Formats: sequence, C-alpha cells, structure tokens
Amino acid sequence: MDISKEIAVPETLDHFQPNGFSPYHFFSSEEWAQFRADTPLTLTGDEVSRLRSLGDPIDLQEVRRIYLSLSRLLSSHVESSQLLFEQRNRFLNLSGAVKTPFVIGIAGSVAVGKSTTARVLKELLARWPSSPKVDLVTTDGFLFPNAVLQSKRMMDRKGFPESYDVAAVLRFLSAIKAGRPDVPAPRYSHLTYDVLPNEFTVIDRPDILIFEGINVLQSRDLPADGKIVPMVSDFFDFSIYIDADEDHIHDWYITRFMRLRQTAFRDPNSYFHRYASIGESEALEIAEGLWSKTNLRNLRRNILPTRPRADLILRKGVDHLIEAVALRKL
Ligand SMILES: Nc1ncnc2c1ncn2[C@@H]1O[C@H](COP(=O)(O)OP(=O)(O)O)[C@@H](O)[C@H]1O
Ligand SMILES: CC(C)(COP(=O)(O)O)[C@@H](O)C(=O)NCCC(=O)O
Repeated sequence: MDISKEIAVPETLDHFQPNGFSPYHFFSSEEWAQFRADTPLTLTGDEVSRLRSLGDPIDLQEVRRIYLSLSRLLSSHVESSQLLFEQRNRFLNLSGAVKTPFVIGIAGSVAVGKSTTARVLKELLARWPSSPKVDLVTTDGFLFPNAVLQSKRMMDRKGFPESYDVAAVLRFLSAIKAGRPDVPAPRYSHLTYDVLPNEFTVIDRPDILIFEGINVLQSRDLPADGKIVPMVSDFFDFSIYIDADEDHIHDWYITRFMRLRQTAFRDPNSYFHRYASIGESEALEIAEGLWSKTNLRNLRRNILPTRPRADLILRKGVDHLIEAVALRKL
C-alpha cells in the first residue's frame, strides 16, 4: 500500500510543498526492517507476550521487523542529543549541568495499540547503553476525575481535549525538562475508569521519558489575552503517531470490549461490571455507542488532525501489524 497517498498533505503546510513534495520519507515495512542493521534482538517471546495489550497480536517477528529499526533510530537521536548537550556545555562554559530526559511522545486513537508500542519501546530502549533508565507515563492520569466530568456533563467526552487538565500536563513536562528530580505523575485506573486519588508514579530523571496518550500532539486555543502558552509537544524531542483506518480501529475496539466482558469486566470493582452479565447484542450496542459517540468523534475531530505533527507515523494494517512507516525529513 502507498502510505504517501494515504497521508494527505496537511492544508496548513501546503505552501511548503510544491507538487509531489512531502516532509516525510515513506517506507514499506520490508524496507523499514532493513534499517535494524545488526541490532540484536534482546527480548524473548515471553517478554513480548507480557508487554502486549489484550487483542494485540505483536510477536517477536513484529519486534524484529519494526521495533529494532525504530529503537536503533531513536537511540541515535538520544545519542546525538547527548553529544549536543556536551558541546553546548563547552560552548557555554557550563560545568556540572545534568542532561534532562529525552522525551518521546506517542499519539493515536483509543484502541490503536499505543500502550503496547510504548511498553515494547521502553524495554528495547533501556537495553541501549546510552539510555539504561527509561520511564513511561500515560496521559490518562491527567484526565479530570469522573466527579468533575460528571458535574460538567462531559462523561461522553472523556478523552476530548477539554477532559484533561492540560495545565497540569504542562507543569509536569516543564518540571521534567527543567531536570527536576522526583516529579509526580498522577495515575489512572482502567478498572475503576477514573483517576486514582493521591496515587502517583514518581519520575526521577530518566534518560528517556515516553509520554503516551491520545492527546499528546494537540495544540491549545490561543487565549484571548494574547499570552503565549506552550503546547504539550513543545517538550518532545521525538514524536510518534500510530495510525490505522478508522474501520480497523473500530473493529479492534469492539472486539476488545467484548473480550473485556470475559476478563476485566467480571471484576466487581470494574466500572463496566454490569456489562459482563448483559446479553451479547446489548453489550455490542453499548460498545458501538461508546465508539461512535465518543472515540470515533474524538479521532476525527481531535486526534487524526494532529498526525502531520508527528516525526514518525507507524501505519497499521487490518491485522494490527505495521505495514508502512513515514519518517519526517531532517
Ligand atoms: N475498560 C477497560 N478495562 C480494562 N482495560 C482497558 C479498558 N479499556 C482499555 N483498557 C486497556 O488500557 C490500555 C489503553 O487502552 P487505550 O487507551 O484504548 O489505548 P491503546 O489501545 O492505544 O493502547 C490498553 O492496554 C487496553 O487493553
Ligand atoms: C482513558 C481514555 C480516554 C484513553 O486515554 P489516554 O491514555 O490515551 O490519555 C480512553 O481509554 C477512554 O476511556 N475513552 C472514553 C470512551 C470509552 O470508554 O471507550
């Protein structure tokens, strides 16, 4: 498939792209796989099974085909930024400065498989000598609590830009990029479907921070007072968008919901517990409603429009496996 035709030229960049030019290099998965060069496979089949989310078929073959080249590319970006850091310290006559974490953003629709990609990358990147400490934070911890969303009648817009405490996201990333130790990241539970009050993951100056969530490439409306506000992605050193046809993502979301009925929803503490015991067709109707009223709307309105901001686009086919890659030119 020709990803260059699929990834439409964003209108706002039109004037930078005379006919036929694109800011991306495009590769088939076979071409991309060659870039792994002699990168060794450092994960076992069992580890990959442990890292994958429900319904994601990723296996060692996919890690070898796609993720080794990706970890090699990212690791060269990390090493270059470490080199630049040292050169700049010499230039500025600074001594004792400590490098701030290299931040990688991962964006894409609900149910596209961001968590699996983030977890596999975390493990692979930590095996490079330049980045032994890799942390992962998901943006769901920055959602407003359900009580707030309910009081604002926003539960059916969970995951929309307005459902996140973006100021808290910016404070968190500013602290990370200021090189602060022990920065707390709030946590979310998919089981209770809510943020976990007073539960934090403490991020203490990793070499790399992976920041994953549907909203990470979104901009903010310019405030009327003309004050300049940063975007979340201003803090990224590299960004990845995971892409797929919306029909495929729909199928993955519905299949996952129906499988969660047999697993996570059975837990009496699950927010969706009641859906474990209703009939199949009623459950399907609920899943279709959640998809079309919330997640598809969000994908079309707020997530897909951020795709042209990514440095790298991983395009999945019907089987969840990556079939094409677009890499922004330098
Ligand atoms: N209702 C749920 N109950 C339990 N786990 C869930 C539920 N919804 C999603 N998950 C899990 O949460 C993780 C994040 O899912 P999601 O936000 O859809 O992003 P993605 O599929 O792109 O990783 C996945 O590992 C998924 O399996
Ligand atoms: C929590 C989510 C918004 C994902 O958030 P993210 O981790 O990408 O910030 C999503 O999993 C979700 O709950 N969506 C709302 C509709 C639904 O229940 O599918």
